[in-house]
Amino acid sequence: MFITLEGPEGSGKTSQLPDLAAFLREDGWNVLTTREPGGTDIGDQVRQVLMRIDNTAMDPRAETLLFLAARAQLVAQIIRPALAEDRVVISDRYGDSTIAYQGYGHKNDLNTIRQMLAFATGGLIPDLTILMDVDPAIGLRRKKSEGEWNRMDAYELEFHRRVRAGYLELAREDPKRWVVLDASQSREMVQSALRQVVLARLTPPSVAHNA
Ligand SMILES: Nc1ncnc2c1ncn2[C@@H]1O[C@H](COP(=O)(O)OP(=O)(O)OP(=O)(O)O)[C@@H](O)[C@H]1O
Ligand SMILES: Cc1cn([C@H]2C[C@H](O)[C@@H](COP(=O)(O)O)O2)c(=O)[nH]c1=O
Repeated sequence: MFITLEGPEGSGKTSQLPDLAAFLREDGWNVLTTREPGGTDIGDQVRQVLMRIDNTAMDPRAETLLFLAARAQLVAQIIRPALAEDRVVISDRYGDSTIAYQGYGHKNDLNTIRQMLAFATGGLIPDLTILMDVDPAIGLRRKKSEGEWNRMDAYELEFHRRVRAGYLELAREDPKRWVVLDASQSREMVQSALRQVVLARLTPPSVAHNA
């Protein structure tokens, strides 16, 4: 089972994931968590280039290719081997981030982005994607108040609004894979919703019914 958390800046993906994983492990699931960009030594080096606040000269196409390079490494080195061992892999961001940010955000051709994404991942698509939806003005305020500010955060608010709209469009297009959560709620409410959504997908209805 391959699960991804997606969403605009500051929606709570990174801070919610450890508690979600701990809860699932206590329930007996063999969980591996990872994040993007990063999750491998090579990917973490690429992440530094992408996130450095003073790398303002980066061209959107170079940016796209760097995100995809980090992902290709992560899929080959970590995600595919873990899935082959029947582990539950949960990634803090994955390919839909590229469609939302580099596609909708930068207004690049979506078909081209999808083709490059398929090349980078060998066509690996998540089983479940949770969109932690929040107004980017709220999410960016959360991040700024904590002093967590990177090159991507610094794009104008309109960019981040296009990203959010892109995510909502992706979720509308594929309701079987996507679940949208309201991430403007309290941390506790968001965590509880995450647990419910993931457990419902992990536990087949017949097992849940007999338990
Ligand atoms: N529900 C919430 N209410 C208030 N603050 C929150 C909530 N969830 C997360 N935060 C705070 O918002 C900030 C960003 O959270 P976090 O890093 O988990 O978001 P994120 O979705 O991973 O962001 P990004 O993808 O931009 O890194 C953190 O300071 C976190 O403590
Ligand atoms: C994978 C991926 C990420 N991004 C953006 C989204 C965020 O602004 C940063 C990652 O920071 P986080 O704190 O780890 O969430 O990168 C992107 O634009 N495209 C991508 O494919």
